[in-house]
Amino acid sequence: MSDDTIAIACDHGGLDLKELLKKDLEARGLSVLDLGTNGTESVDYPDFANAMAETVKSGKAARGVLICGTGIGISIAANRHPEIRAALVHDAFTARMSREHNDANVLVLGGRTTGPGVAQDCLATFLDTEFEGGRHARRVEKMSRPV
Ligand SMILES: O=C(CO)[C@H](O)[C@H](O)COP(=O)(O)O
Repeated sequence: MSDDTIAIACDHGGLDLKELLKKDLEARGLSVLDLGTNGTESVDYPDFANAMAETVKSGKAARGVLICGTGIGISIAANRHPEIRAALVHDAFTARMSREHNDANVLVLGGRTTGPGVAQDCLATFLDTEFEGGRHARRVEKMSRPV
């Protein structure tokens, strides 16, 4: 598992934001695994959420970023995989909480709902914030159990 590798994927509603955030990731010296989509044609967000889940499960990347129009569908799809804790965030506060309290391993953003500057803040906060553990570890462990 490489902490220096981060996967990123989107549907057509998140393409512009993906390209912007890729540059931020590369500027940090991270190795970026781009799982698509790479064009403006209409695609189905569950396909990209599933590709992200497989990438994280296989250890090719420890963390990921997913983007669709609102972030809602792609987070629902990603969270069907027990290994994924995908957090749809809207600002730096929710991005920070997603790491400190939820140990999120996938950041989710809406390309049609979150502006580029706020999205860049969310990404930076997600990358720079550690999981707090403690009482939160107990809750994360409960979320990992089969239902
Ligand atoms: O946000 C999304 C899912 O939550 C999708 O990006 C959105 O539903 C795509 O819509 P359209 O096919 O009309 O571009």
